[in-house]
Amino acid sequence: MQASAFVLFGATGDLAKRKIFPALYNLHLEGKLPERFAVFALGRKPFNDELFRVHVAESLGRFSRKGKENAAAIADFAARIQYHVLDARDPESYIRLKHAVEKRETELGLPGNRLFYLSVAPEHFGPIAMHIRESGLGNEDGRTRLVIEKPFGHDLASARSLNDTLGRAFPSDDIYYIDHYLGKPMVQNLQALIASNPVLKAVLNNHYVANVQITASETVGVEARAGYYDQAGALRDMFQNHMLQLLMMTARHSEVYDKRKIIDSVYPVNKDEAANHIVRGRYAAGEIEGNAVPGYRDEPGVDPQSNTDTYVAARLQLDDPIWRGVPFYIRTGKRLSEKSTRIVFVFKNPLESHSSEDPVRNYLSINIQPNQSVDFQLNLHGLNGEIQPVPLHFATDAEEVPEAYELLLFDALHGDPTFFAHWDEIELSWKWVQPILEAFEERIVPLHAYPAGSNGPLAADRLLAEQGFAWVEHGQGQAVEEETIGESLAYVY
Ligand SMILES: NC(=O)C1=CN([C@@H]2O[C@H](COP(=O)(O)OP(=O)(O)OC[C@H]3O[C@@H](n4cnc5c(N)ncnc54)[C@H](OP(=O)(O)O)[C@@H]3O)[C@@H](O)[C@H]2O)C=CC1
Ligand SMILES: O=C1O[C@H](COP(=O)(O)O)[C@@H](O)[C@H](O)[C@H]1O
Repeated sequence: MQASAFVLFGATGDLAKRKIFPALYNLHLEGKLPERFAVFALGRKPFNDELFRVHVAESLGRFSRKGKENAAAIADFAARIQYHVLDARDPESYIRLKHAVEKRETELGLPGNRLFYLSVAPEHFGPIAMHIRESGLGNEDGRTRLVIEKPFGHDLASARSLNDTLGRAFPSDDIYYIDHYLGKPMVQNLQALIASNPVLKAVLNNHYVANVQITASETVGVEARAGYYDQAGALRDMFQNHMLQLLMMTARHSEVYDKRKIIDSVYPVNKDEAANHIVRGRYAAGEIEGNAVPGYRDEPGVDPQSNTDTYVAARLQLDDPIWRGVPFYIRTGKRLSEKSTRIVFVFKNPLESHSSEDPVRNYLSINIQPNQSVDFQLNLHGLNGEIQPVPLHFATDAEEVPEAYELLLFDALHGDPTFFAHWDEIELSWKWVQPILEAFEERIVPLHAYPAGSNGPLAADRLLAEQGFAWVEHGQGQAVEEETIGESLAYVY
């Protein structure tokens, strides 16, 4: 790998602490960073190098996947980091930073390759990119790249405007949009898994598959991110990016491998018909792992009158030769019964029964997290002649699974954009989501409440039951009853 400088805006923030530094440290431990490598950590907080290295060491002790107690390795890694106070809005700061970077590059004999990672709030993305360009920090000598964190815009128009701004500062090929779900090893291996198993390749199509279910459920609530989340909601926070990327990764196949073509093939849902295809929810008070937790509106920092969604389920159809006629059900939400991300292919019922009362008998579940595994549920005939579902479970050694950020940072340093979100996909995703956003804003789609610890609103079960299907659940979730409150909002407890 080429020697380079890694310039991290937002180095004092939550993401840097929990993900970025641990990922870099694990690459360091595995000898996957260049021999000559300098990290410039930037923030407004008044750290110096020494204090910041202590801060990083503490973060690694808490969040690193391995080497938590390896003091020598931590010290070795921390020595590669310099901290610089920088206010992203101050053009002079960039000139000072440029001089510091050049000085260090000369000391280490670095050729001027610079990777700029923006782990800051989105309002800073455009201005920072422009300051990098105008200050000369994005130099012409080496290879420069810009990695940006989500959210990429708040809607279609703002995403386009952000992309235009970034495009004025960096060539589009050098802009890497991180979607960390694309860094999850099982997601990266999905197509290889299918391609290397002819038995799977043969049946994953509309001849045999009745429906596909993509779930990303979380037990955590809004945590300390209310300021951001209350403006975003589940549709922007998870659905527009991670969930639609999972859809693209799942539905691509040997004839149509280009993810852009997959997202482009999804039939649009108009604002006025959104309520027929989309379910919107918000968690109410409930219990998670035996502990009482508040409802979303009572979370610190959330507007008590908030109408933000914490759950979205959707039914999508693709105009694609392999998947035409197969509904894709996608759901994501916070404060649900379990942490689980999985893709389930439910096979057609050989008995031709379409009753949702029937148990799902034959499915393939590709489990992305918390543990990578594959479940295959088959039908066996018992001695009494009844069909019994028999699960087969295949799992890998969880300790050996790298974190998404390790794989993505390694690729970005190598200049490999394969597992990054590409602008065309982001734009097409926003295009699909835009009418839904408007339907949410105009309250055309009702906001259902679900108790924390449940499997989400009952309306999401009805979305499948309408077509004779049911979600494949792993967790138990609490039972819920239905009632309606308010004029325009249907709440389900
Ligand atoms: N945290 C997470 O789990 C995830 C975060 N993201 C995205 O990552 C990005 C960072 O998130 P997160 O770490 O949680 O945010 P935090 O609020 O924890 O950190 C923000 C960082 O930005 C810095 N910052 C703020 N204003 C300025 C400024 N004017 N000049 C220079 N630096 C500034 C802060 O530095 P200081 O305090 O020193 O001023 C801090 O380092 C966001 O875009 C977020 O959407 C994406 C996925 C998950
Ligand atoms: O991007 C985000 O992802 C996390 C969930 O990530 P995971 O890797 O733990 O599944 C989510 O909690 C957060 O709200 C969202 O911004």
